[in-house]
Amino acid sequence: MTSQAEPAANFATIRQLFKQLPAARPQLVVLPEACLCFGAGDKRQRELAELTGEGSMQAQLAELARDFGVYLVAGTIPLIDDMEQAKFTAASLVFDPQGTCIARYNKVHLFDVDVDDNTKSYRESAWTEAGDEVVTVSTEFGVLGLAVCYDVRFPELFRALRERGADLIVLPSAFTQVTGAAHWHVLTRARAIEQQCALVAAAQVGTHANGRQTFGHALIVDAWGSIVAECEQPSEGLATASIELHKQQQIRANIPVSKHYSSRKQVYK
Ligand SMILES: O=C(O)CNC(=O)[C@H](CS)NC(=O)CCC(=O)C(=O)O
Repeated sequence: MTSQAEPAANFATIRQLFKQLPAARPQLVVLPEACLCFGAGDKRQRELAELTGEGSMQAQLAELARDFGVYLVAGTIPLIDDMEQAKFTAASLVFDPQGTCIARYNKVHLFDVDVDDNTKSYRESAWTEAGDEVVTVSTEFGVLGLAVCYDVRFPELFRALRERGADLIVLPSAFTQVTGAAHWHVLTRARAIEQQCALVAAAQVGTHANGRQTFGHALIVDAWGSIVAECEQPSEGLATASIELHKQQQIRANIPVSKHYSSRKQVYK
């Protein structure tokens, strides 16, 4: 997606894209980071921020999941736990096909980074409260592990997700054009290979309201590290693939990294 500043426009795009979804069910759909509000500034995001379980963004996301009968990972949206809070969390919500919210992950690693692009200085922690919890959730596909964007640079989180039983990892993202061109494919493939988990990495693409440029290349990587689907550049669209968990089990049996890690864990202490 090239998400716009206001949720209404983004919901219209999402509904349009959902019409192209494959008919097969169960189906898992992953939206990019900041899918409902991008490039509007931190003040606007704080205004839009909703209390957990309340508000129109969450209601419309639940309705989408229900209308299309899919599991929905709603990228990230700004959530707060009480109205007095100055900062919001970049929350990734998971809805089941009945529209029930079954998990919430708050982005743990915040993008306080200098990049040689037209934004120069990214200071996500100025308006975002970092998460402090590793989150997995059971679905008809197996266990989903949740991570967001900049988290992909921290393999420890992915190890923790695998240790908690993750079969599939989702990574809603908004990588910068500059860092994405250099690192995106390598990082996503590396995390999938290391943890032998399929990885669904949704992405923002193009130029946004505030002039920010995002890299795109939303992709799906299998547990062998092969890119099995990738969005065409530079337009909005879907990348879809079917996951064969028995192949993933075979990879894990053949190269038992998780077992080997457990047996040598003490080396890192
Ligand atoms: O700010 C918003 O509205 C939405 N959030 C983002 O775009 C976030 C925080 S600024 N972007 C990243 O984490 C980029 C990571 C990245 O590009 C890298 O790791 O190289």
